[in-house]
Amino acid sequence: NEVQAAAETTDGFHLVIEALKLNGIDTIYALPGIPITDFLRMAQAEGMKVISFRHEQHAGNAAAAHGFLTGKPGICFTVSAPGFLNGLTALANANTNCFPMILVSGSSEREIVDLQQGDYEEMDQLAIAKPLCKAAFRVLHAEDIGVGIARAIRSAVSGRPGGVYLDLPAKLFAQTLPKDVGRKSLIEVVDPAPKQIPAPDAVSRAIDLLKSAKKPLVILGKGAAYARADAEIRKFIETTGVPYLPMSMAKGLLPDTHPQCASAARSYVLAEADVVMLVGARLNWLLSHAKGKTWGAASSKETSKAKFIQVDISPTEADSNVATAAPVIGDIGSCICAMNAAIGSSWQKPPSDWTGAIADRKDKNLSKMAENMAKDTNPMTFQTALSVIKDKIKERPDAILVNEGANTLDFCRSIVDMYEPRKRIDVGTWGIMGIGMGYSVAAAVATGKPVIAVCGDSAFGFSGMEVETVCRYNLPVCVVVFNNNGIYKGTDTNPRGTEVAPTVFVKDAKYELMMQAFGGVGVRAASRAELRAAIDEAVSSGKPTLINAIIDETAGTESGRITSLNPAMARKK
Ligand SMILES: Cc1ncc(Cn2c(C)c(CCOP(=O)(O)OP(=O)(O)O)sc2=O)c(N)n1
Ligand SMILES: Nc1ncnc2c1ncn2[C@@H]1O[C@H](COP(=O)(O)OP(=O)(O)O)[C@@H](O)[C@H]1O
Ligand SMILES: [Mg+2]
Repeated sequence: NEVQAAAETTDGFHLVIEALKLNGIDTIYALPGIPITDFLRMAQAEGMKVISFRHEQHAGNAAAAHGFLTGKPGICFTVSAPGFLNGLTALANANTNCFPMILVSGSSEREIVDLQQGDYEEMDQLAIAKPLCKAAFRVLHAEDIGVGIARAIRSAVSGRPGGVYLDLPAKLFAQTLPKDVGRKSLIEVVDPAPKQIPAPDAVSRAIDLLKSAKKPLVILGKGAAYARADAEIRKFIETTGVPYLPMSMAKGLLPDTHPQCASAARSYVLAEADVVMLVGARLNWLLSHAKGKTWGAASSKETSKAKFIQVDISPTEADSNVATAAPVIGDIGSCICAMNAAIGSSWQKPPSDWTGAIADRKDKNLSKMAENMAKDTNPMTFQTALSVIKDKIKERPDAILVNEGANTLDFCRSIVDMYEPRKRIDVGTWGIMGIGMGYSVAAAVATGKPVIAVCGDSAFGFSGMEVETVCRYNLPVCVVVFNNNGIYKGTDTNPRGTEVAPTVFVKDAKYELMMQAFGGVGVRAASRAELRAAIDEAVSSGKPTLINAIIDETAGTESGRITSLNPAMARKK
């Protein structure tokens, strides 16, 4: 009586689905193929949202962005070996950014891999993934699926969030279990990201140090945005009156137009501050490792004279680059809440000569920037085009801005103000190109909000095929390709006169036709007015749109703000 037996049993496919649903996960980003195609069909049949991509790197990037935007681990499913490898870049990038994401890949059978007998897509995936992620697990028996999924979820979101790899050999999916045994094997993860309360003496040490400062500065990092402690952070900044610098993905925690925002005086405050409080921000290359001229030091090897407070969930982040005078270890919500409680009524706001000097520099820099943006040039400069994006985000602060490129990234970060938390997602700690479409799909799927993706033409090229994915799910994504005909600019030439220079593209490339090819709206915009009209139409229609924004090909700088990292430049120093 097979029918009855089948009714009484479950299988690996359904146990994975049930384990994910039991833990509140309703979305899977994937690319089908052996051994996961049937799994994806079943997941969809069981009511899960399954978003299928054209390359696994973008499915993985979508899962990572989903994790950052929701605080739940983003899930990416790939086939074995080549599919797994394509997903690895996204897994490693998620781990670098501290985004919670789980890469789940089908894999070959252990007994064949271990004997290297040449299985279909044979690879020791678990061993390869381990060094690139926070945790990695393999499940061999159906009764362990519940534990495997639970451990992957807890590893991804607890402590410092990160990327996790889960290896599911093909045979696992077809294994069967009695239904009740299967159900009992599943685990609903309790409190997956437990609060970690800071030690009271750590809090008072930090508050005392901040109180002693003549030129205090707070730096908010993407960890502060991820922590979802928005009200506590705003209260701390406004109660202490301390100027703050938001790193790119922390923009919008307080509106960039906030009087205490020091972004427009970044070089002044980094060079002058005497106490710097890092909140969910690492003193890595993005902050010049707290060394050199950026920090007012005489030489590139000399460290800043400032004293550092580090608010972070990772205890080993302290002292990573320079001495940490006051480590405050815990989740940012608990840390800032405790610091708010410790401020006390006798708090003195920072000296007005400090805040006044910052205000003067801000005004000067902002008016110079406004001048550049007001110019109506044809073709557009980065500033002209970005003034349109700036106005749009001001009108629609709920829209999510995705940003990648070099000049397209650097100018956008400083020109386009953000007003709400977690509304800007970009190339992150690695400065990786190619996040554009994956992040845009996840932003639209996870939030339902309009997405504006401002991508350099080179950066767009890494994930451009996914405009078909955007069209297939009819997502409210407006891609604005900053077309300056090349990487950094479009004017390089090959002195030998044979092939074109390695950094230039086809002249006057018609990117807009790519979106039209799949039923979306494609528009060419060569002026501010044309760009404004196109983006207004895109955001109000909610239709998949690609705007090919023609940018002056001479306007860019090699590698944008980080040109000094080029070896040849370093030799000239
Ligand atoms: C995966 C990957 N490959 C290559 C690079 C190197 N790179 C590359 C290739 C960039 C593209 C810059 O060109 P763009 O057209 O995207 O932007 P602009 O022309 O506006 O500067 S920015 C940058 O750092 C990278 N960061 N990441
Ligand atoms: N919930 C959290 N509570 C405390 N720290 C967190 C939390 N989430 C992430 N972090 C920390 O935030 C930091 C993020 O730093 P980083 O990625 O360098 O930010 P940015 O690039 O914006 O400066 C990491 O050190 C990470 O440990
Ligand atoms: Mg370019």
